Parts: sequence; C-alpha cells; structure tokens
Amino acid sequence: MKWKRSERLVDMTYYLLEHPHQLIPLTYFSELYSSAKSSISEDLTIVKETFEEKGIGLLTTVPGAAGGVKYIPRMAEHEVRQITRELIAELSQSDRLLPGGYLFMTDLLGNPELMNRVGKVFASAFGDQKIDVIMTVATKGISIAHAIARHLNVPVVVVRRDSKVTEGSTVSINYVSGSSRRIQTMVLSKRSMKSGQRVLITDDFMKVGGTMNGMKNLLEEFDCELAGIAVLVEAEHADETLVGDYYSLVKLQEVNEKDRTIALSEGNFFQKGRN
Ligand SMILES: O=P(O)(O)OC[C@H]1C[C@H](OP(=O)(O)OP(=O)(O)O)[C@H](O)[C@@H]1O
Repeated sequence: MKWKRSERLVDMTYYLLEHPHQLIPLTYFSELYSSAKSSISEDLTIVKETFEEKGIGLLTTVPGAAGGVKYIPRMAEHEVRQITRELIAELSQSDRLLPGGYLFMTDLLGNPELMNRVGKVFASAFGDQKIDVIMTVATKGISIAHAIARHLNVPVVVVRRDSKVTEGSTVSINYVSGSSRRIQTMVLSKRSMKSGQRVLITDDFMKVGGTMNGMKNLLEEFDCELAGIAVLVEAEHADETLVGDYYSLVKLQEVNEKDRTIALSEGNFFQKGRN
C-alpha cells in the first residue's frame, strides 16, 4: 500500500498518542509506510511543530542507531485551570457532603474521560523526571493511578489494607490515617517493586497525610525512592501535613455541615510551576 503524506501524518500521530513515553525507532515508521527516513523525518517535524503549537505535548528525538522519537504528553496551563474549575464546580454541590466532613467523589473517580485528563495533568507535571512506578492505596486512588500511569507508560502498584494469599509474600507497615484517626495496615506484595525504583505516589484525597506518609514509609521497606506525590483533593486542616512536598489540584477549604456549604479553591499545583 502506498501511503500519501496526509495518511502517514494521521496514522503516525495516532500511533504516537497511543504510545506515550516510548522510544519509537524511525525505521518502524519507514518500514510501516515504505517511505524514506528523510520523508519520515519531515513528517515528524510537522507533527512536532503542531503538537508544540497546540500544547498537545513534546516530540523528542534521540539520534543514532538506537535512537528514535518519543511523545511526551504535556498540558497547557489554561487546560489545567479548566479541569480545576470543573472539579471545583462539581465538588461544591451540597449533596456531595458526607458525615464527618467528607465529600462523595466516587462518581468523579469513575469518570474515565475526567480521570484521563487528571492523569495527563499529573503526567505532564512529572514528564521530565524518571518515574518507574505509580503507587496508590486501595481503593479510591486506583483510577487516578492508572490514568497517570497510562500517560507515563509505567506500571501501577496498589497497596492493600489487608493481606491476601493471592499476593504472595508481602511487606506490611502500620500507619495512622488522619481521616479515620485509627491505626491501619498497609500491605504490598514483595514482587511489586525493585530496589532503587523511583515512585510517584497518588491518591484521591489527602487530609492529614497519614495515608501518604504510610506509603512513603512503605517505599523505604522496598529501598525505593519517592519521586513525588500527586493528590486530586487536599483538605485544609489545623495540623501540619505529615508529608512535605506534594501537588494537589483542588483544596477543600471548609465544610459547613449545618449550612451544607462546601468551600473549595485551586490546589497548590500552579504555585509549584511544573505544568
Ligand atoms: O490523608 P489521610 O488523613 O490519611 O486520609 C486520606 C485517605 C482516606 C481516604 O481513603 P478511605 O476512604 O479510607 O479508603 P478507600 O480509598 O479504600 O475508600 C482517602 O481515599 C485517602 O486514601
């Protein structure tokens, strides 16, 4: 089949978007389209310029025989602010109020289109760092973790709060979740991570940060390195957060159960200046 340039551009763009953070040799495209490498290079220059102009992402090129091209997802600041506005509008609805100052978020966490965009926001914030694994704790953090992992092309590990035979031999630690103010256990299969891996931890909600801190402690048991922390919603609270550096998209400032009002604002994402 002879491919016209317009057909090559559409097909290679689709392939690049489907394979983020993956080095693709130019020979892959030249063989697929039966085209000279020089034509493929011209095609990729057009894609690169359009991606960068439209804020879709970066196309980096690695020279040499083992080289190739890699699509790095990026999100423009105005897009991140739009997602934050949508999240605030949704989370402000008074029927989301739950006893104890919690918000019902499960519908948002189950919205694939929204989670895909949230995943791309955090993936673009960490796209220039070495990330080997995305870690979260069951249950509500799982959809965010998979969304980030898809855009960074890395695996997800899910920490459990109970031990299961199906996990094989495990490592466990105890921690205090500020949200529940009770000692809980985190359990992770020994097969989940290798020593020295760099891990991005994520979750849907962070109050005092006890859960995040528990996952940080778990990394130490695996001799892994914390690359960063990304939470969808952080809750304003009197105590000092148990974790230092983190990114949040939305901040829950105040919940008034009597008046059934919820005050939210942008999280610290923009002050961190990484998008
Ligand atoms: O910062 P902290 O004070 O520790 O609280 C944040 C925890 C609590 C809550 O999880 P749960 O609703 O307890 O559990 P699940 O995600 O399984 O619903 C939330 O999803 C975070 O994981």
